[in-house]
Formats: sequence, structure tokens, C-alpha cells
Amino acid sequence: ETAGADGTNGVTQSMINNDHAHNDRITSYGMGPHGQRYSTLEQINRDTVGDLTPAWAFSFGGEQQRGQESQTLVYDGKIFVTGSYSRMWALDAESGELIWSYEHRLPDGISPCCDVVNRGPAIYDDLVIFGTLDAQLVAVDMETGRVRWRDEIADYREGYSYTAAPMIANDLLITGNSGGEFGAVGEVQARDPRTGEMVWSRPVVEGHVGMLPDGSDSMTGEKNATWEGNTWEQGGGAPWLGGTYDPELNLVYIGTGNPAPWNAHSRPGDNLYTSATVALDGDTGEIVWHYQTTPNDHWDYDGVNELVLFDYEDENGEVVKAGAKADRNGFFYVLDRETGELLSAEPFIDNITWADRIDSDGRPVETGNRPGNPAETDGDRGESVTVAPAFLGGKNWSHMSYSPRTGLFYIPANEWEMEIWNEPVTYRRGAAYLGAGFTIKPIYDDKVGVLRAMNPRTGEIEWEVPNPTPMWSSTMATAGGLVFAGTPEGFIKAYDDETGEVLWQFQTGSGVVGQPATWEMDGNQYLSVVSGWGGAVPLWGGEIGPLVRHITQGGMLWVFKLHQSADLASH
Ligand SMILES: O=C(O)c1cc(C(=O)O)c2c(n1)C(=O)C(=O)c1cc(C(=O)O)[nH]c1-2
Repeated sequence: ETAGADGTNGVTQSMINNDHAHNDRITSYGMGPHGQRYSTLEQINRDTVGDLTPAWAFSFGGEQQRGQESQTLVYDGKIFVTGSYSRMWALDAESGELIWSYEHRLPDGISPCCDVVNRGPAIYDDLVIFGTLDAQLVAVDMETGRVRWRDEIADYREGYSYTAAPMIANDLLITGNSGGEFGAVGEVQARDPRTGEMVWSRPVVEGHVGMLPDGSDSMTGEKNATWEGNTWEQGGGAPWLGGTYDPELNLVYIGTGNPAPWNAHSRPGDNLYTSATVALDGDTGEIVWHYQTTPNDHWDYDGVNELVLFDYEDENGEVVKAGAKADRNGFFYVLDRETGELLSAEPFIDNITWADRIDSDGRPVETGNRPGNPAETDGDRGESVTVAPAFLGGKNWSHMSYSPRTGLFYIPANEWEMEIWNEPVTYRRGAAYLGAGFTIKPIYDDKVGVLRAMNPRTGEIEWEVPNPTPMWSSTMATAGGLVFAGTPEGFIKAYDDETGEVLWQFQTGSGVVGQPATWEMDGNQYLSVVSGWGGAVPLWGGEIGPLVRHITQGGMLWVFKLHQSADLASH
């Protein structure tokens, strides 16, 4: 992959498609379109990781710190990183010196549900592109930070926001939206990354009308097939976390959020395509297949979690093109990524009480643990139930990683339950649209979080490491035999990928809810992670709140390398 088609020294789709095979840069969220978050670098390994020390750090500054959830990108000697309140920086990767910064002017009245976070930028050609809390897209010049184009994803006054990292797939800029708690309608949009011009759009709620590349209208699904009356109109389904991409199949895999409102009694039916994974044709945006993990979702088990693409050999030696998803609902699904067919579904957490198992037809076998209908109690609060996992999920947005070295997935999991009940609600533009009340509760005295190594072939947990507070950072695996993850207690840790033993840890000064990434520069392997406590837990954690109340806020990018680095030439 050489320079951009127009002769600039730009990032190309082919670089992004092969991101996982190149260690001297990180051009995509997920460290490759398959989202494996795996690096073949091994300078930092089980023997050397003890010598990992800070190379430099950068403070995001500002008067208001909040959750820092972003993954860095690295290209041409620069690091691109985003922070809370829709801010973005370019730094010299060697020295950490500031090259440029962009601070988005946010209007009053934005309504992100779950903290003012941002999970990272996309880079393409000579542009750095990110989405903002007022649901805008901003593309800036990679060298200067000067704005080249802006566009609107949706109207923030209607409850839309944006927190994800955009994705580059099929030479298009792919974005979803946030707003599922406000009756916003989930939609995936594809733009020309150079100009911002819309190429196709695909609402992910049946009955809504999207656009094909020729400009013509095209309805999603069949109106009223799985939603009654006009319930689909404010149906939610926000694809707020982005997705993964298979360049060979030209399929874009996106998870969709909870249907709105949470009170499922008011919207009988499966409510396609909410709480599901959809595979979209990269050329047209049309839905090629879908797999709904939680039909008629009643518990806010958003299906947004990433489908991580991986291959394995079956008993007959045939390569299976698979994808795996650790869903908020507590089950770990392995799907055929060409067809969406279910290959297996096993629990990755204990104590799932909303369903007993996933049947061979792909549907959950429910236990009947749905909150009562408020209409049956004179329109007041309905009967409440206690159910696990809690709505923040067996795993939330924080990404798992897959190591081809061990064949294991490393899942930042959580075990908690909730009391939940329904209340009557009517839709009002821009207002919360839940129809539910809830309290999250711990299940155990000594842990909520648990880092789990899951074997996708057997459904077995090969090792686990509990954590007192929720695991809220992404994980990353490396050929050095390591798994990296952060904790709310402020540590970035390196775990042995075969045993879970903690081999190294560093205190970053605030909770780590960010995403480790690694690359090589001038013979050194580098590790980066952002630190800064926030995200959904301190806002929505209910009785978990006291466990995390003492954690102080922050906003810092940390970059590490080995104190005495070995020569990379040997590999
Ligand atoms: O339905 C939505 O639109 C939506 C958006 C977001 C977001 O954009 O961060 C979250 C959620 N839902 C959500 O349910 C959730 O648990 C959550 C956690 C976080 C976070 O950053 O810690 N964001 C979100």
C-alpha cells in the first residue's frame, strides 16, 4: 500500500484493510477492520514487560474532566487522540509535543445519555475525522488541524448525539448515532470521507426510509412486520458503538441498540432490527443479514457490542469465517459472518436470569423474567423484577480482543443484577423516553468486574481475574503473550494471556476506561492508553455507586516503552 490515490501521503482503504499486518502505524479503530485488537509485536513480552516505563504523557487539560474512552491512531509520526467534550489532539509520537488541537464548540442542550465521551477518530487520506456530542462530523487537515468539512449526522435537539469512532470501509466514512434513550431512530450513514457527501443511509428500525447510492428511497424491512401500529416511529435501535468490516465480503457489521421505550409491553413483536447485529452491503447499505440477540428487548440489553471477526478450522479442516460477540445480555455468540447463521451461544457470565439458553433456532429460551405491565396496575408503576445481568450488561461497550496466538477472546465482563419496573411514558421530542425505573445491585461482596478468557470453540472460560469494580476498559492482546486492560482503580495492567497472572501494572492517576493500543517506532514497541474516570458507571451504577465514588477524575494520554529496549531487528 503506497500513498493516497491523489499522490498525497495519505491513508488509503488498503492500508486500513491491512492495518493488523503493519506495526509501524495504527490506522483503524480496533487495530484492523476485523476489530481483533491484536498486535504481532513481541518486544514487550512476558519476560520484558516488567521494564515497561512511561515515555511521555499528555494532559487533556480543561476545567471539566470526564470519562476518557478513546483509542489512539498513529500515522506518519503523529498520534491522534480524542477526549471528553468533543476534543481532539495531534501529538508528536516521539516526544508527545502538541502539534494541533481541535475543541468543538458544543451548544447548550446536548443530551448524551452516558457521559460526554468520545471513543476515537478515523483517518483517511490526509484527514482526521471525528463525531461530536451534538451529532456533527468534523474533518480536519492531518497536518494543521484546520477544518476541511463539517456535516450533521442528526439533530441534537431531538436527542441525538455521537460518541463512537467513525469507521472507514469500502472507501466510505461509516457512522451510526446515539440517542436510544430519547426515542431517536438508529441509522447508519455512509459518506465520501473526502467531502462529507452522503452516499447511502440505512435506518435500522423497520419502516423507516433510507437512501441508496443513486439517491432513491428505500425502506428498511417491511412496515409493521415486527412492530405494531406506529410504535416503530420512535423505535430507538441506536447503533451507537460503530462496527467492524470484512473487506473481502464487503460487509459492514454494526450492532444496534435497545428499542424505545424500554417498556416492551408498549411495543409487542420482535422489533427488528433493534438489539441485533446487522451486516450491511458496503456498496448500498442494504441489510444482507441480521441476527437479533434480544427479541423484544425489555432490559436495555442493547445489541451494540462489536462482532469481532476471526477464522478457525472446523473438524473437517475447513476454514470457517466467523464473528464473535459478547452481548450485553450475557451470551457469547459465534456467527457465520457470511450468512449470520448461529454457530454457538454460551454464557460468558454466571447468573443469567432472563433466559436459560439460546436455542438451536437462534432464539433465547426466556425464563419469564420480564417486568409487569403498568396497564395492569391502573397505569401506575408495574410489578418489578430482579434480573441479571443488569442493563449495563455482562459486557458494555469496552471491547474484547482476540488472540490468534492462543485462540482465546479476552472479555472485560461484569456481573451484577438489577431491579427493574415499567411506568407509563409518552414520547416528547428530545426528552428521555424510557418508561422504566431501575436500580443496579451487586451480586457479590468482593467483585463486579471479571476479565475472562473465553474459548470460542468450546464456550469454556480458560481463566478469569476478578476486579472489585466494573471492568470498563477495552482489552488488547499481543504476540508477546500479553493481554492489556485498565481498571477503574487507575491501573493499566499486563496479564499473561494463558494464565491471567498480572505481570505488570502502572497507576495512571485516574480510572482507566480507555483502550490500549500498541505500535512500533524506531525500533521500540510503544503502548498507549488514555486515563480518566467516567462513562456510564458513575452515572447509572445504582448501588455500585459507593464502590466508585472515591475515584478522582482525570484526562491523560499515557505512552510507554521498555526502559532498555531490545533490538526489533531480530523479528
Ligand atoms: O442508546 C444509546 O444511544 C446509548 C448511547 C451510549 C453512548 O453513546 O455512549 C451508551 C448507551 N446507550 C448505553 O446504553 C450504555 O450503557 C452506555 C455506556 C456508555 C459509556 O460510554 O460508558 N455509553 C453508553
